[in-house]
This record gives sequence, structure tokens and C-alpha cells, in this order.
Amino acid sequence: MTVDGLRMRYGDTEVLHDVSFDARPGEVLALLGPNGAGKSTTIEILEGFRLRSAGHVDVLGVDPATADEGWRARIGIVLQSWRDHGNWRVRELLHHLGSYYTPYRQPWPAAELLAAVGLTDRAEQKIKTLSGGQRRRLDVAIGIVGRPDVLFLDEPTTGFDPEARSEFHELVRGLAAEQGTTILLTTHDLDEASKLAHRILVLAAGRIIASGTTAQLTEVIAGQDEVRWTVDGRPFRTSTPDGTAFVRELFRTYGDALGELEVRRASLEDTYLALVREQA
Ligand SMILES: Nc1ncnc2c1ncn2[C@@H]1O[C@H](COP(=O)(O)OP(=O)(O)OP(=O)(O)O)[C@@H](O)[C@H]1O
Repeated sequence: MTVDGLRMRYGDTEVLHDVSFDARPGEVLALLGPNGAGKSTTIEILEGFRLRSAGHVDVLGVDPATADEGWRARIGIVLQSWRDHGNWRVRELLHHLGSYYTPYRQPWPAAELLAAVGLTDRAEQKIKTLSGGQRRRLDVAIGIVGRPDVLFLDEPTTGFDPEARSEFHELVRGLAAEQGTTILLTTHDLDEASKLAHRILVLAAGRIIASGTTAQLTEVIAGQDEVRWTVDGRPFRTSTPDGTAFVRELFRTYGDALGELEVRRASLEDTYLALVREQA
């Protein structure tokens, strides 16, 4: 997948300015950014749902703006919750949607898919009777039923409980590692981005302001380690590039008078907030 110099205008307002990135097969990319940054717009252009104003976009060797059904069958999309078909039963809907793919590729058998998203015991339930989190799992199942080569996930785990979230992460990692699926997800959950993504792109006000692994992004901030300590009960704190060396010096200086020592590495959240504030 390649995006080069992508621009998007709504009327007179340009909301994407020169966005460029790429993704390899089997790579998981997370798109982070504040509300209104342009994440959904970017994803919708890559899915072929929105026509860009300028720039070059290539998904599986094809321009999404002119792509055909055969291309569409290779793309998986998890958008907002599936609100239709409330009277359908879970297995029945997955089986039905899978059948659309058979001219192009072998869909995921409903029983296996249900097990993969943890809905086996809901297979015969009507969709309108599912809980919010169960529905979201079904959305994910619908997105991957055609065994996509590229999968787009727009805030996929909103409403998941911690266990469902962790199972979902395992599923996504498995799709990328075992099936070579390229995955682009948007999320507001920094912990999720850091756990799931090989690479994170930070989009702010329509521009990519940083990209890299969690470790690379975290290095962007100077003075990474925050050290807090007390001497004879009096509290102190400082930021330092090398927490370990600083703590060694503290012990040498204060010995037994030192107490309540705490060292904290800059987190992805610290980095993200610093980047976004700098941009604003
Ligand atoms: N159909 C539209 N017409 C006009 N402006 C739009 C349209 N869709 C989005 N926008 C504007 O484009 C900008 C980017 O919106 P977009 O939905 O892509 O952001 P986002 O990063 O996905 O935000 P969120 O995190 O809130 O989902 C926003 O300023 C939004 O108001």
C-alpha cells in the first residue's frame, strides 16, 4: 500500500495536506490523532469510498478510485457497527456474506470465523439481541469473512471489555503474521496502538507529524526519564535522559536518607501529547 502526496478538500477547506506513507504485506499500521485530524477521511479514500482531491494512492497495485469488484473482494473493512439485519441470526449472516466472495476467493467458514472472534455460543442468536461488544465482534467477523489481503479497522475495539480486547489483539496479530494481511487501524487507545502496531503514524490537522515504532516515537522527546525521590521525607523530582545513572548518583550522595524512589520512562502517551500540542 502506498500513499503519496495525498490531499483532500471538503469545499474550500483542505483537511489532508500532503499525506504520504506506505505499508508492507503483513504489516500492522496504527493511525493516531486527535478528533478531526483526518483519520477516517484517509481510510475512506484508501477503501475507495471517497474521491481524493490530489495525490497518488495504490492499494494492492490498484487505485481505489477506479477499483473493481475483484479488488473489493480482497479488501476487508470494519466500520461502524452493523445496524441492519437485526432479525438475521449470527451464523446465517456470516454464511450469507461469505457467499458473496465465492466467485473470487474461498471465504472463512462461518464456524471457524465465529470461534476466531469468540461468538461461537451466539451463533444462533438474532443480531438485534447481541450486546454492544458482541456486535462489535460481529463487525470484525464481517470485515474478515472474505480473508482480506488488506484490512481497514476504524476504531475496532470501542466497547470491548478487556478480555475481548486482548482476544481481538491476538486475532489481529495472527492475521498479520500468519495470513500476511496488511492492517491499517485507527484508534484513540495508545496502549492498543503500542501493543498491536509495527508502526504508528501520528496525524494532526491533516498532516503526518511523526511516524515510527513506539520506541522510536518515545525517543523523540528529550529528557525521557522522570525521577521522583525523597530525602529525609522531603520530595524531589527531575527529568533526565539517563535515569539509571541519575539514581546511582542519588544513592552515592544520600545513602540511607533516600526514600520513595520512583523512575518513570516517557510513555507513548507523553510523546503523543507532546507532539500534538507542539503541532497545535
Ligand atoms: N463530509 C464532510 N464534509 C465536510 N467536512 C468533513 C466531512 N467529513 C469530514 N469532514 C471534516 O474533515 C476533517 C477530518 O475529519 P475526519 O472524520 O477524517 O477526522 P478523524 O481524524 O477521523 O476524527 P475522529 O477521531 O473524530 O473520528 C474534520 O475537520 C471534519 O470536520
